[in-house]
Amino acid sequence: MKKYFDQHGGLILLEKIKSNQGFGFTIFTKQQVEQATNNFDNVNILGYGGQGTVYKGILSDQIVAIKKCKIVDENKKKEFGKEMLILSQINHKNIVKLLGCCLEVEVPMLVYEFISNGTLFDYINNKRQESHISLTTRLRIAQESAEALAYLHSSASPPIFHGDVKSTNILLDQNYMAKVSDFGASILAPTDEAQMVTLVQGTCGYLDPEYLQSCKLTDKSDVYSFGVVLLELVTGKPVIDFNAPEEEKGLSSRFLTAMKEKKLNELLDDEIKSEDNMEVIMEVAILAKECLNMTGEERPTMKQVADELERIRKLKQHPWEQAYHPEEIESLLGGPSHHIEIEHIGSFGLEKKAEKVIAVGR
Ligand SMILES: Nc1ncnc2c1ncn2[C@@H]1O[C@H](COP(=O)(O)OP(=O)(O)OP(=O)(O)O)[C@@H](O)[C@H]1O
Repeated sequence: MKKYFDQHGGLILLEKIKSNQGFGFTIFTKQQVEQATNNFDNVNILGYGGQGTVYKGILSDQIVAIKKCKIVDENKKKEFGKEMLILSQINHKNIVKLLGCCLEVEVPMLVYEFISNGTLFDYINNKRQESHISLTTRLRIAQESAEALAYLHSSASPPIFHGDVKSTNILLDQNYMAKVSDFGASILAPTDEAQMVTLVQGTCGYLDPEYLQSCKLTDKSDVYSFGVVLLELVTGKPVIDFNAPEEEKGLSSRFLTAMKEKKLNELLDDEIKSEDNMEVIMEVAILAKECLNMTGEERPTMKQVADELERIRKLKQHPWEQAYHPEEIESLLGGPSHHIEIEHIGSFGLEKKAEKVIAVGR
């Protein structure tokens, strides 16, 4: 047990915790986590992920979620303590708090705060039998998640790229507030070429096409995946539809085609599809399109996405500040009476976003 503890860099971590009272991070013993989960009893399983199983447990009177991974990358073993140090300092209201870890086992276990209302995926897909989810709620969850990712990219030191942004990694607390989870795939931003990541992680349907080619994870890879989450929020559709023809399997390509053909209306979730919502949905769609840009550099930053979502939420609250006329939006979404072309000038990264709407044949 001591062998594993040392191997995972337990000593540096322990020293840091001792020297920094109120650090809020605990190294749990194997016995403690076994007790907490009743020896990893199956009844305590919260869910399965690509890397392992998550158990519910009680540790020091607090309900926790314990992630027990299947394997650990040999090269990363020594780094584990160091990585824990960085991740343990992440403190944001929309990020699941890492409370501690257990190092006395071959594959270290992670202990997170327990988040009670399941995942955004389940919520959108109504797995929890909740009634209708309003556009207002969806926008709030989107903005909270975007803020969390922007924090990881710009305020964490060193910057952290999540690497596996998806609706099952956005948990919801008792007030349905978003909590971004699962830093399993996250990789601390490389400081030099040698540290560049060569292993492609992430989830099919959310993966940045540029990352697939270069194997280099960047902040913009998270932006791409977040764009797919925005699509899930407005369409309520699965990210991959295995029964669909080849070119329509992925939600992102279906969406981009629908935008081009001005048939977005057909893709939207019936639950939010009302005349009052159309303008706001269109704004979200335009933002999602920016996030899904094939070239990473041209995608907005997560901070810009979060700010844009804040602006869109305000637009929803104060609809008189309309940017488009309702008939124009109707047309853009596939309405019968008008023909509209959208010319998209500039991009978030370089210039200020500018949308030009040209009405044709009116
Ligand atoms: N902190 C938590 N509180 C409550 N439930 C959690 C918590 N973390 C994870 N879970 C549950 O455990 C499941 C598996 O989580 P995990 O992060 O391992 O998997 P994933 O994100 O679906 O997949 P992958 O690890 O491949 O990205 C989640 O879908 C969720 O239901």
